[in-house]
Amino acid sequence: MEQHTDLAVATRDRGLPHEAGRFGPVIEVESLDVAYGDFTAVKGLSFQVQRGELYALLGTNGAGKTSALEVIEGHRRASSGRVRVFGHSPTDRAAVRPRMGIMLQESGFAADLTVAESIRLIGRLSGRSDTVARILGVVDLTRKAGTRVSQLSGGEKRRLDFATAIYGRPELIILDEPTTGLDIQSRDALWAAVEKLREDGSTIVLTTHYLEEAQQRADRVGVMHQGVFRHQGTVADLTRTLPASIQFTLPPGTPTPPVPATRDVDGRFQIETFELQRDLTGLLGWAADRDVELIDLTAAPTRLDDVFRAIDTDPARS
Ligand SMILES: Nc1ncnc2c1ncn2[C@@H]1O[C@H](COP(=O)(O)OP(=O)(O)OP(=O)(O)O)[C@@H](O)[C@H]1O
Repeated sequence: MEQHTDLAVATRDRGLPHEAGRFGPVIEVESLDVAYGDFTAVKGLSFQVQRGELYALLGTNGAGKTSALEVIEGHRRASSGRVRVFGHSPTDRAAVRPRMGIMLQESGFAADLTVAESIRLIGRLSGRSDTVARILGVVDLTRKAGTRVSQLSGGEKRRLDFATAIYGRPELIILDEPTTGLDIQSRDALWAAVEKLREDGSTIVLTTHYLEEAQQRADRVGVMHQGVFRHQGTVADLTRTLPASIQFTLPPGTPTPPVPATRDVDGRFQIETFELQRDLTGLLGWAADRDVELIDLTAAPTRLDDVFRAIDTDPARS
């Protein structure tokens, strides 16, 4: 049985789900630099995360996502710049930590504690109220409650990490690559739990290399490369900057199609377009009028993957 009593009041105060921005930013990052010796991993990063938002911090390997998150989590000091979480410095642990749940990229549980003991310990440290039984149920580890952490599989450890981040339904939850190493059922279960937390008013910040997850779930994304943002906005804002693609093959002897198209070495036509519906309609009408078969026709909207590929094919900006 879930305990909702004072949490229900707390979540009402936080606002209804998906009412992002209604009560101002939860995270404010201004001109953040993170340096390791002579190397500056994060360079002048600025962004805000509004209450109730799901913000995905994306980027290439080594872009600086974890470094930036560590400052927001209060685990690392900024080299310069200003970071506020709930209006406080992230190093003000007493003000921030009870309101923030964190899932790190690498877990730091004591190997000889059991699953239930680990959750109880982290839960107690968080200062939030919840029950171990509820959390075990959410992450489907009830049968592993008495198992030592050292005996868990990689995916089970990841679920335990998630469990400790969501203990007590924190207002802000930071998830660093939460689904890495999880099978599809566990990923679906994790996302279902995240959606439920959002319904209860939580703000979520996450990093992931599974771009389709960000595309599907995030209200806004920031795409980092070499310490700076290359893009920020909604997924639609980002994908709008690149053309969609129509591909097909024509039977031998067919006249050239009506929409400008390129041909690859196998003779497959490709149309890149910002007007997918218009050009697809034109192509289908042309094919129907001439009774032409468009062999293996595909029409794909632009995806975040395409935005990422465009980063690395743009060396002038690297
Ligand atoms: N403690 C450290 N000392 C020196 N350099 C570091 C340290 N931690 C990270 N770096 C460097 O800073 C850069 C950013 O690392 P960071 O882990 O923040 O990137 P990331 O975007 O999270 O990468 P990934 O997607 O690969 O996990 C990398 O070049 C990394 O090698």
